Amino acid sequence: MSFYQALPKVELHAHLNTSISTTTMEKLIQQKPHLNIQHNMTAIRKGQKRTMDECFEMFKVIHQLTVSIEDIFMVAKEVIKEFAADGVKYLELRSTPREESTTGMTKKSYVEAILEAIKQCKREGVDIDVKFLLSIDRRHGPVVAMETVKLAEEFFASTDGLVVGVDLSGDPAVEHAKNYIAPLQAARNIGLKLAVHMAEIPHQNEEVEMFLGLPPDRIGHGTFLHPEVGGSEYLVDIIIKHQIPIELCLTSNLKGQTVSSYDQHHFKYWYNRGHSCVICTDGKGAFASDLSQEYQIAETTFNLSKAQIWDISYQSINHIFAPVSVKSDLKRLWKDLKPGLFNQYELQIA
Ligand SMILES: CNc1ncnc2c1ncn2[C@@H]1O[C@H](COP(=O)(O)O)[C@@H](O)[C@H]1O
Ligand SMILES: [Zn+2]
Repeated sequence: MSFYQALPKVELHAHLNTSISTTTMEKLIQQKPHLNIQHNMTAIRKGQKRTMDECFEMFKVIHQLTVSIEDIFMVAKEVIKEFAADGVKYLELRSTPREESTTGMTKKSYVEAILEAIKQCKREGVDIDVKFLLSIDRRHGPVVAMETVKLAEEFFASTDGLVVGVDLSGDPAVEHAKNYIAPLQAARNIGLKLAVHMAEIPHQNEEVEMFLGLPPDRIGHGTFLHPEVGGSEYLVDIIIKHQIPIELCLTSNLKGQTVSSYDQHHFKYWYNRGHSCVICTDGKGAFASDLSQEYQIAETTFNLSKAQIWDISYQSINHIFAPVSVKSDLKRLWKDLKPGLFNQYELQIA
């Protein structure tokens, strides 16, 4: 096991359907041979790249393979176990509730299947704490967004802390932020936390400013926020003033070509400003990575020390959506694990 796998980690930006591993994907492909889907249609392998449009086409292909509650339950369980095996101790999984007339899957049963997978992993003793965010897909418009918030509210009330928030995601090139402010505000009023994909593509300063007015509890990607890439000092100031953590997904951005190389990744900008950065995978299946690999890439690309890597992981605990008691438990766990880990890899404890 590498240092990065042994490092306890939290994963805060993982879409269920883009987190499906090669092994699980092969099972799904075999179960549905009539679809004639090849694995290279569901993942971007090492050295390959796609445009953002191609990424969203790829997600549609993946969705064809997960159409029943059995599929959803199975992929959720596998994804959770894989994160646990990679040393993730706390995971916030997110997914867009989907209905499917051919199988009778409803949005409600979709969410229930994921929550059941989370509970079953817990009963089986899988060493990971998992929470769930309902995703709003910005392709589907404000009416569906409000329905998703209502559904989130029901589960928020009935699941004793499993559902912690909502996410706004989907193709950033479609629809406009203004349509999603009201649903996001409604979610906030219920007590749900907000994770918002923002500035994933350039020239969206106006909608970014609107989102920041909420403000969200965490920002997804934030690739084009700072002045050097067409954002602005004004936007940066708001983010710093509100201390809004940013979920950074290095390989996803590289393979989706919104960032030209690892060393050009905006991790550098935000980290050097001392701003809260959380390293995440986005979709460990579709982008063919895992969280330990993302930490390793951050270390080598930005010349970080193992102590700095440890701190990024430890500080990420502050940005989880679960309550303070969960944060304290995780911090205690990290502190318990640190001496053994640093000893094993012959590192100095700062
Ligand atoms: C690459 N950057 C990204 N930007 C925006 N949204 C993304 C995304 N990657 C994934 N999604 C969102 O997550 C869905 C797939 O997982 P779920 O079916 O919800 O589990 C996609 O359809 C899209 O809405
Ligand atoms: Zn995402």
